[in-house]
Amino acid sequence: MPTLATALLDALKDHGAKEIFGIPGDFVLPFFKVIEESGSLPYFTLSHEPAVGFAADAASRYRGGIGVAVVTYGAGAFNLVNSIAGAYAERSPVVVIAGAPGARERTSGYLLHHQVRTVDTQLAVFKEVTCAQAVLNDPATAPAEIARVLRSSLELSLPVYIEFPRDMVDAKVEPVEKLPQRAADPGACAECSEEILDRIAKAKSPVVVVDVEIRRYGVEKQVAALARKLGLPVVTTFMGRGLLEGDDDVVAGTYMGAAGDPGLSALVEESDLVLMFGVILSDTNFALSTNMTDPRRTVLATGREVQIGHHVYRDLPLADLIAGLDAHATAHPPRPRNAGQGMVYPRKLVADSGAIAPSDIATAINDLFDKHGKMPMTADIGDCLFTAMEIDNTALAAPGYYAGMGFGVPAGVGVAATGLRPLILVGDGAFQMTGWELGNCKRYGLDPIVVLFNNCSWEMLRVFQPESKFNDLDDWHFADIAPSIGGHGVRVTTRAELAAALDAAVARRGQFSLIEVMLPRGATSHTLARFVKGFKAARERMK
Ligand SMILES: Cc1ncc(Cc2c([C@H](C)O)sc(CCOP(=O)(O)OP(=O)(O)O)c2C)c(N)n1
Ligand SMILES: [Mg+2]
Repeated sequence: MPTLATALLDALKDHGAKEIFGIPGDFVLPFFKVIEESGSLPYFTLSHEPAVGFAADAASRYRGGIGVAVVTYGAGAFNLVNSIAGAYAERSPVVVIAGAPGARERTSGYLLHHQVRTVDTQLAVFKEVTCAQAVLNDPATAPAEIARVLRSSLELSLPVYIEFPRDMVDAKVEPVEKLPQRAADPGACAECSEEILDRIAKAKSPVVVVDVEIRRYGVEKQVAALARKLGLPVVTTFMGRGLLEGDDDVVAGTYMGAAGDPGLSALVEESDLVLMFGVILSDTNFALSTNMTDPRRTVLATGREVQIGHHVYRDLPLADLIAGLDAHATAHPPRPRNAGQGMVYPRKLVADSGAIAPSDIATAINDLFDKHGKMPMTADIGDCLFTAMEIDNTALAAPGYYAGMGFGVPAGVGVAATGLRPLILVGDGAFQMTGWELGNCKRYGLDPIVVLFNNCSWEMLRVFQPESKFNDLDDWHFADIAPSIGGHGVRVTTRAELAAALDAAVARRGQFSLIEVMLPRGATSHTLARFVKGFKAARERMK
């Protein structure tokens, strides 16, 4: 019989985990010992638990399976809460494994170190940011409990919580039996598919809008093939930026309402049927829109439900729906699009001695990708994320909805741990929070490229409240610090220096490259400028 620790590790692998991120502590040391000595899964320790969660989240997004975060009880687990909250909001299936006191400690009569209100406060807090929880305190039930929560994580594409008391690590248990995922009722799926196809046939200008769930449920290619078969144009949401990379024949660009390309916004807002596959109906996706929640013109397939008009099909997984639509659909030639209903991305940066503007960074990266091939990207919150909208459609992991800062660099370290080489976009404010995790790259031989937008400012706050002095940050000279934490750093102030630094970074392997781009306070990307203008107009309309 396996021990509970090895049965859990085998189950994680069985459910698609490929690596573990974590920070040990005394309540999880015995489990970490098994992680290290079993060699069952590669593991990466980082410096601060928020980064553990961001790295596991981003690795899960790029792998399309579960991410794993292992932390100690109390101080470690509570540090992790915000990044798991972000994973919940962004539908990332991260498995939290948190150490906990053993049975005898719980009844010792003492207040335990790391304990808060009660010994179970940690479980209570994680119930709010995970879809399923298990406490492994009984060898007889632990395997089934593990199977239950891991299936929930995959079916709902949401984080789950496993509490692992430290006196249970060597308990003998049965192996974990993986549970089959629950499919849709075939009749409901057929009826729903035919109803949608009937609406498409009657529509004059149907359009498909896609978002993160088509990646989480592994149906990107199937959605692109269905759009081609039905002759439908596809746009991604802000959160869904980077989806369907390479399917440029169907993807017109990213819908951003009043902040986006006017021709592309018209494609969605003037459509008489908007098919939303895997879309999170959030304010960041649609706050600058006017009619995206009108049930008469929308079909919304998300969270294992399909809403058509004013009625809902329940427990209908997205993958089953896409397969049903494909099975019932007959081919249709591409519907005509008006001129200009597609994004044009800036290229051919004038690499001169001129000062750099944020949108120049997008142009320089487009040129870099044309020269060396696209790179997977991560981005933090700030103008770097709006600038990313001006980079040709490339795989991207960013907190587009939850909008929590600190994601970009640890997420990039997580993506690098999966074996990819990411390009990380981050502002100086967000870098101050978690950028130092780059110091963990050296021992794992990771070499991400980091483009740091240094405007010495919380610029995204300044655009909404320019009168506030607290948005002024000091210049931390980040590039100078890079060598002391194992990387290469360069500060650039002209477009020519930027282009050269990007080329040099691509050629430099074996250590992270930090390109600190100096930007004037008050300068924003074209996209953020449009977003602010659209946001203010939308706020006026609501008065
Ligand atoms: C964890 C956290 N804290 C605070 C915020 C609020 C906030 C923003 C959003 C609105 O909530 S944007 C922003 C400033 C970002 O500064 P920087 O990284 O330098 O990027 P840029 O200068 O491009 O703005 C803050 C503080 C946040 N989103 N997440
Ligand atoms: Mg800034």
